[in-house]
Amino acid sequence: MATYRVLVSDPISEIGVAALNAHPDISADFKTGLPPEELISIIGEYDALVVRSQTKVTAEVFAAAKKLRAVGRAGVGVDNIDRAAATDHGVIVMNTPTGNTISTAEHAFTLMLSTARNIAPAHAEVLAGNFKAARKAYQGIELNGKRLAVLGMGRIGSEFAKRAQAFNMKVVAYDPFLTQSRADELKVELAESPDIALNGADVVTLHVPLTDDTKHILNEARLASMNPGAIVVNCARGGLIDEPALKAAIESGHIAGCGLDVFEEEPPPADHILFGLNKHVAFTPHLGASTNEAQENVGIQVAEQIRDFLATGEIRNAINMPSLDAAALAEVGPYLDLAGSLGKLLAKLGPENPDSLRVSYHGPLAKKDTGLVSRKALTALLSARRSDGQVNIVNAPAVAQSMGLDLTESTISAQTEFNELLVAELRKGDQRFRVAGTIIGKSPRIVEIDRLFVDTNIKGEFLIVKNDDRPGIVGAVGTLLGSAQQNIANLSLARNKSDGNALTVIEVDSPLSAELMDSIRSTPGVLSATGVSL
Ligand SMILES: NC(=O)c1ccc[n+]([C@@H]2O[C@H](COP(=O)([O-])OP(=O)(O)OC[C@H]3O[C@@H](n4cnc5c(N)ncnc54)[C@H](O)[C@@H]3O)[C@@H](O)[C@H]2O)c1
Ligand SMILES: O=C(O)[C@H](O)COP(=O)(O)O
Repeated sequence: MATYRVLVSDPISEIGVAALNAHPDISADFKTGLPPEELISIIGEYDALVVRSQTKVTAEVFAAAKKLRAVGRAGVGVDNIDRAAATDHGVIVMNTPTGNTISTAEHAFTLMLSTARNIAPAHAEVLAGNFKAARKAYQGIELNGKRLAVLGMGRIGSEFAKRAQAFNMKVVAYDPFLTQSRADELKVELAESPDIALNGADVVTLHVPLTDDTKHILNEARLASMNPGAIVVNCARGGLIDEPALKAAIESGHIAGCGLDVFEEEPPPADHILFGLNKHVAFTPHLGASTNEAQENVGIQVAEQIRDFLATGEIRNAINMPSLDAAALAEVGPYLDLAGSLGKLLAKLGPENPDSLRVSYHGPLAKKDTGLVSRKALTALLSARRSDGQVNIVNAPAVAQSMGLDLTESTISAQTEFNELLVAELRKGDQRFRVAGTIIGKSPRIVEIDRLFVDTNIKGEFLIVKNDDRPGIVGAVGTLLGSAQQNIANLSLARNKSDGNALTVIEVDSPLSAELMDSIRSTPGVLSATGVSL
């Protein structure tokens, strides 16, 4: 029986499914076209789900997905996945951002050419025997020298722009993340707003994700600001265009035509408002990524990402948490374990209801990819303090936020007494409580508790005693442990000369009973005693 079950609910390449099944601990079921209620009824059996754009992974699906740890999207757009619900349920969402870039850029470009030269309607007329009439009806436009507006200058938008430049088009781009230097490198004019990009454009092509901000980004006013006879191309998402406004603009003759691969509702109804236009249009059924090459790329990529995540914890192309590839995992893996132990220690020893958890990285560690290390400390802290078992590394920041706990991070390049140091500190008002650790050789060690130097393992059962710094107390505690048949595996002592207190960290072989803890706490000179399982 395989350890992990993966459901593939949209068609992905056979090589991808085979890559999943080739792993001895994974078994993949290929069930496409599931009605929503059937998906909900079976999703509870699966550890991971692989989709393309047609499966809707809704909040109801996540609520029923008790074992689910990851959703892999074989493609780019994740608007069919309820990302907030995924994060709330602690499920990682990954996509495969690069596998279909070229295919989609080529498809969008094809739609632009088809629309400019009326390929689709002219083809239909030829088949219908109207050769001569079609020669008169379908006079097209040249693209040479025309002004092209690209909304969304990411991977696909940039590839489209390169091809347009080969056709001698003048490219203007709007993308809130496009810098002037990148625009210069791509040899495109940078527009400060979609309005500026579209004003006077002869062609617009859309390459932005569908979000609340981009819905209907191409609206009536922006269509009206384009040059008469302009063309609209959309190979991103249907919801980016106000379809009734586009219909009106084409009917008025202001917009010459459109090439669309995507529709606001998919599949579109047979009487879709744009289908009745007897104009210069080209429609395809969301085929942008449907090439042999793209499907092989994204199928293999998603399968490998899901396989590696389930088998090793490696995270690539996650969209709801920081990624950690194999090289980074090897480098910071021991710090992830250390952070987990520091978080648990803070949960036991630090103040209740803290305002913030501050994680700082010292020395060369400050330059490493530590995005997940702080999350690990936070997850361990919250999991130890909450009994509902609902906190994990994906949803920990959201849970912390809902509790009013801030996570802050700092990097300090200067070295401490240790080459590298990881410090986790709970803050509540003026109160501070910090613990720290480092890697010695290849072993993570806890080296500081409440500003006192100690040296202990990061895993095991511990007794942490704060006591008056005078002779006999550690001995008395040791005697109590011995009479309870508790073997001492390791002992670390630290003293604070300024307040006359000492800290004793004793590693024992098994958890300490409540009776033994009571006896230790009532030993004269013991100020506090805490049993901790790390
Ligand atoms: N038709 C298809 O089969 C098909 C295939 C692949 C991708 N897509 C769609 O294409 C979109 C783009 O894919 P990509 O690989 O280029 O993604 P990408 O992330 O590389 O690029 C998207 C770009 O949009 C920009 N952006 C975000 N919000 C914006 C806004 N409000 N205005 C302007 N730009 C904005 C981003 O900064 C980014 O540069 C995807 O989100 C997906 O929906 C469709
Ligand atoms: O966002 C994407 O990658 C495309 O829309 C492709 O969607 P598909 O995998 O359903 O073809």
